[in-house]
Amino acid sequence: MIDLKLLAYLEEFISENRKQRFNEILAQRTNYLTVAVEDVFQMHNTSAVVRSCESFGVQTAHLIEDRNGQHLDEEIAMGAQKWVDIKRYQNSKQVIDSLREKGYKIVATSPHADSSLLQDFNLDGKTALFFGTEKNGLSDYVLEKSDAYLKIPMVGFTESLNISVSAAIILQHLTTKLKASDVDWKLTDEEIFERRLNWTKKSIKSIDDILERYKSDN
Ligand SMILES: C[S@@+](CC[C@H](N)C(=O)[O-])C[C@H]1O[C@@H](n2cnc3c(N)ncnc32)[C@H](O)[C@@H]1O
Repeated sequence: MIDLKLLAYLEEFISENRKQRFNEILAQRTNYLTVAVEDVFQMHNTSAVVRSCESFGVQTAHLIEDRNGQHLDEEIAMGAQKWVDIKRYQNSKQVIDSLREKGYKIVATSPHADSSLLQDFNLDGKTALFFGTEKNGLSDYVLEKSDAYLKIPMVGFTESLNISVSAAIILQHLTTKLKASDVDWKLTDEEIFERRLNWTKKSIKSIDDILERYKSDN
């Protein structure tokens, strides 16, 4: 349950421009498309994928951190992680089970598999796009569990694109396609209120003091 009274109280501490910007951006956010990144070795690649999610309006990124055991909290740069919901998992089974439960179709992105080409790919249901490691791509587990395979067509000598470049191309294409469709892709009212509260808190410097004051007054 969203505390609307708290939200109204905190919004007094941010500018009208800021509030309006939050609303404009939230009106473009989606969880219809979501992204999962499996065991990426280089932090800057994960960081760039999260940045693309933020830039193209994909609200949630799922980071699987098992084989490499990396903790990305402080390593994801550029500030994008502040505005995207980042969920962490220890292995790919956890994320696939959780996404399936929420009704997502699992889609492996791969330069090799016998995949649908990006331009032919149909968004027929909530879709989770999986991206793999720099050297080996997605694990056999994710490839076996996937419902569909997606490929950016390439015509050069190079075997594959960088993961973050792939994510940017795919997200730009699919978010444009989604927004031109009849699908109800927007966040729910509850999701929007939650983000407004969360983003407002993150925008107030002395938030802890303000929350203390609110608690003692209410
Ligand atoms: C550097 S590639 C990995 C290459 C790896 N040798 C392989 O066999 O997949 C890293 C990730 O970027 C994505 N990717 C790279 N090129 C792609 C393409 N042409 N189409 C779709 N995804 C691609 C995939 O998610 C891939 O797992």
